Amino acid sequence: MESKRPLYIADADFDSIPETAEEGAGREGNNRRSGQEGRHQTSSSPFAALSTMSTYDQELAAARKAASLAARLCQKVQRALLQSDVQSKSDKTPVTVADYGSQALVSFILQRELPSENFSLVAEEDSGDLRTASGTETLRRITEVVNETLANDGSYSSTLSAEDILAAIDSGKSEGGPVGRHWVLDPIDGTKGFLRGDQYAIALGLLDEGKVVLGVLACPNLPLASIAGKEDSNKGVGCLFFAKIGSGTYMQSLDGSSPVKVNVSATENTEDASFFESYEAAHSMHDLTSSIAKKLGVKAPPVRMDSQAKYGALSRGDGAIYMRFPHKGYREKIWDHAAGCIVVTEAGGVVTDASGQPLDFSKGRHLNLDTGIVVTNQKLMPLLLKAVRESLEEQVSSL
Ligand SMILES: Nc1ncnc2c1ncn2[C@@H]1O[C@H](COP(=O)(O)O)[C@@H](O)[C@H]1OP(=O)(O)O
Ligand SMILES: [Mg+2]
Ligand SMILES: [Mg+2]
Ligand SMILES: [Mg+2]
Repeated sequence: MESKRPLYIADADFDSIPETAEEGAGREGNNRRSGQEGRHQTSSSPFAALSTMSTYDQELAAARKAASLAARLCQKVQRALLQSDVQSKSDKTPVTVADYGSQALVSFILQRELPSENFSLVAEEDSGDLRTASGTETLRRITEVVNETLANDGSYSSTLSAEDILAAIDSGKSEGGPVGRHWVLDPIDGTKGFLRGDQYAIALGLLDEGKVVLGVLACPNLPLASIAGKEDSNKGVGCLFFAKIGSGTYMQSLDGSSPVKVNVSATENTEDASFFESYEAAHSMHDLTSSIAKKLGVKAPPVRMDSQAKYGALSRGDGAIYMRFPHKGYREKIWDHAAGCIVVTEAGGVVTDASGQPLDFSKGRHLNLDTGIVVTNQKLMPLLLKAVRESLEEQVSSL
């Protein structure tokens, strides 16, 4: 099973990629940032030592390739799903095939591109159901779609057996933690969006000693151009966002256009700041976010979108705030935020829990969070956290 040249060669220095800012990357209002001053790796950067020792270029190239191919697989399954009749739309099998197929493909590609005895993957799915008698047909379909995707790409001469698929999926059982390197994968983030034909993402990050050091977000239904103020935001070939610690965030189309550097909105005015939240009311408390937005004086209605595509859209300034407040009892998983978090922070944004603490990805498969997650630029974060605090206090006192 010899490997051919990968889809993406390692970019030794992303800062040398010319910024073609007018292409693709949208900005909220006219507040474009002039650059990324002060955030790039310098001798005083806390990450300087880490970055010098290992720049993660090979890992990033492998992650971009894996997420891009997984996106192709998901696009194919989603197209078939949306063309199917109503009865098969209520059947959950297509999303299952895409979820497992995406995880198997990413796991296979990472292991082929970066052979290592210590491969560790923290991923959402496991093969339990596929190993039962009722999973046999689904496993056959997954094997078929993974092999079709690999054959169409042509980089590998391998054909995977059903057993290879099960093994690739089960490589994702790692518990992660603060020591060593761990890949973190959500093979389809935003399952509900995938089923509706709306936004979803393939989200892949790498933890090194408990910190997210790179992230890739493939968003097959997110247009390359800004969606700010647009009604229909589901067009085009889709976007790939990628970020490496100390090197900024870049975006390209999923069919491989040149990457452009992106920055979060620089707005300092909360009235101009539109905000993202989950489409699904069951995933985040819309009444709470509405109260916070009101305190901030936000004029625009919320932009409701599924998946970590919200982090991608925010990283290029399509909106300035993302708020996520799951209902009581929900435990956040690291694969739902690792890639999105570095994509936003490398674009100049800030991601914290509701009390202003950074997210800690070193605690295993879950995040230990205080109430919710908020994302915005550095200027707006203190105002956002104040409004969050006040709204949460009001919520408690009204009980
Ligand atoms: N009850 C829930 N509350 C909050 N988030 C949930 C809940 N159930 C699933 N999720 C996960 O929340 C994320 C979707 O958030 P959003 O609403 O912003 O798209 C997904 O990771 C989804 O999982 P999945 O990866 O299986 O789709
Ligand atoms: Mg998810
Ligand atoms: Mg998922
Ligand atoms: Mg799920």
